[in-house]
Amino acid sequence: MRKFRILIVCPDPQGLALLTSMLKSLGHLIEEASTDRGAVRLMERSPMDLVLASVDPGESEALELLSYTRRKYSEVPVILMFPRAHPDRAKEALRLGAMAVLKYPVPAAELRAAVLQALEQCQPRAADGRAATPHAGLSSRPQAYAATAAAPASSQGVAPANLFAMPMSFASPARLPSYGTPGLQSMDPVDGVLRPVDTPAAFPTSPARPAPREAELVTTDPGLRQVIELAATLAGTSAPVLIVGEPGTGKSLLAQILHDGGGPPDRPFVVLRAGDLEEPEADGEGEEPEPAARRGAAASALTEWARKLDSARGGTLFIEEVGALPAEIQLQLQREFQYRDIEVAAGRARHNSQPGVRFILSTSENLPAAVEQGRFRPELYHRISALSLMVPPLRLRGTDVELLAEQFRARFAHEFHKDVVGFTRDALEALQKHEWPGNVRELQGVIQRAVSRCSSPRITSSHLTPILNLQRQARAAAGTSGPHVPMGIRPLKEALEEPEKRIIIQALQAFNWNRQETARVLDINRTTLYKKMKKYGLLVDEPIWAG
Ligand SMILES: Nc1ncnc2c1ncn2[C@@H]1O[C@H](COP(=O)(O)OP(=O)(O)OP(=O)(O)O)[C@@H](O)[C@H]1O
Repeated sequence: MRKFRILIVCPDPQGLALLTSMLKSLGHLIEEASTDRGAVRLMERSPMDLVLASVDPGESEALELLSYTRRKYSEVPVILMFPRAHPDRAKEALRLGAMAVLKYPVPAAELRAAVLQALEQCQPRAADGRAATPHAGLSSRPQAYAATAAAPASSQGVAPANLFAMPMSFASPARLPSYGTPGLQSMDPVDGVLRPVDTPAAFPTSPARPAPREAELVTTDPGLRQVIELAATLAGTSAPVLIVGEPGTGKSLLAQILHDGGGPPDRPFVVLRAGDLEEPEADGEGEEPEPAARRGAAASALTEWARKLDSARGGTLFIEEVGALPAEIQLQLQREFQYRDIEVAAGRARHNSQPGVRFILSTSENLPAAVEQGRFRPELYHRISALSLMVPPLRLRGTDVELLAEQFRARFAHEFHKDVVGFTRDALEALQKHEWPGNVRELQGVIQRAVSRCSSPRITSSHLTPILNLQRQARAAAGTSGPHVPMGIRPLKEALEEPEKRIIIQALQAFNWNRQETARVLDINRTTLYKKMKKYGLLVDEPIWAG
């Protein structure tokens, strides 16, 4: 019989001794550790085949050993034991790849059955002690996403179903043929109820990943690849993550990666544009809004917040441009974090309460400056910025311009039914020279227009130069020039509409029709911009004035 090496981790010496004596009769080698640090040392010294750890689910670092083991030894199964029900933590543990979460203390026969079942999954070890054929586990995700640029879409991001990512309680009996010990229970992460492992639970039994979306985050840049890998690692956690980067760099796509990797594919992913909740501002004549209008707007912002929060339960709420959240909603968000802290501190199980929400936030503005200026709550900033991912601007991403230009060329050629097969060398040079202040969104818009105008097989610099020049001019105008006041006497309001419209168009063009960024540069809120665009008939998808 092959002897396996089992690591038992338990902070309580009596518990440790008891667990060891329960498993001794199996005839395997048992190593003991009373702390995570001790466990890591033992794992570094000799490879383990199974980790069995008793942890307090109320501790903030309860899952650290699990994360470490999954990251470093993805083939090693981990069974956790919780002395009390903690559905959120159990759910998180299963997402991170725990093989099972058991109630501690667990009867000897049941513990032995669980351990034998886990060991059955073990691969024979190679001479260096690593599993010869490691299971494709959660650790394969980072490569999957980072490989996006090189691999065709159909081969990306879809980790094969693997047993270690599948909680025992949800594995079908067919996949666990010898796991027949009646009465062995695993904690259901949804309701915290202990159920026999062979009882089908009301939860997806297949860990199938979603099909790759059309918009994948494509890059060859090593810095951005690292960010994507980190995002994939953080995907399994419920910690808030702040994504920082210039407009149009791909923050939304990164948010989607953080969401997708973290659980069943049908969880909600709800987007909230913070600017959409803005309070009313002074009108064109500088008059303050009526108190009634203020109260009405504040109330509708709160209602919208509650609605989004509710629809994101059990999934993710992605708050775009978090710096634009109205003060009242900042407070609400902070409270959400405080409630969570209180629950964790009290070790309270959310038996009958609603499922939690994972927050992902993005910003293109300098949030520390917003804190300094008193526009953003410092406590909230510290809370959301503990885990920050920085997305580099396109101009610093080396060959990404070429790679993305080619991808957009292919997409738009297909969409417009045009035989545009590539770029000439001078066209590529023109693309490389441009600064891309609007980042990937700007590049996408430029290539879209170039393809639509191109009547030759390749896009040349003569297709691109006018579009790029227009981008530059429009941006310069939006940034520097003031309104051109027309001559002639007319009612003031009417006379001011013309330059206002022109400035808005210029700014929209300069920022590739990104309303958030346009509103920011014009120093108005997004609602006001939206109203003005509507008034001037600018609410169209494709700018007819462009070039
Ligand atoms: N690396 C990329 N590969 C492919 N498409 C990309 C990439 N980065 C961005 N895009 C595309 O560029 C556009 C802008 O991306 P996205 O909305 O994610 O940026 P953002 O940083 O969230 O922008 P904003 O802050 O202005 O909301 C989208 O159409 C997106 O699909």
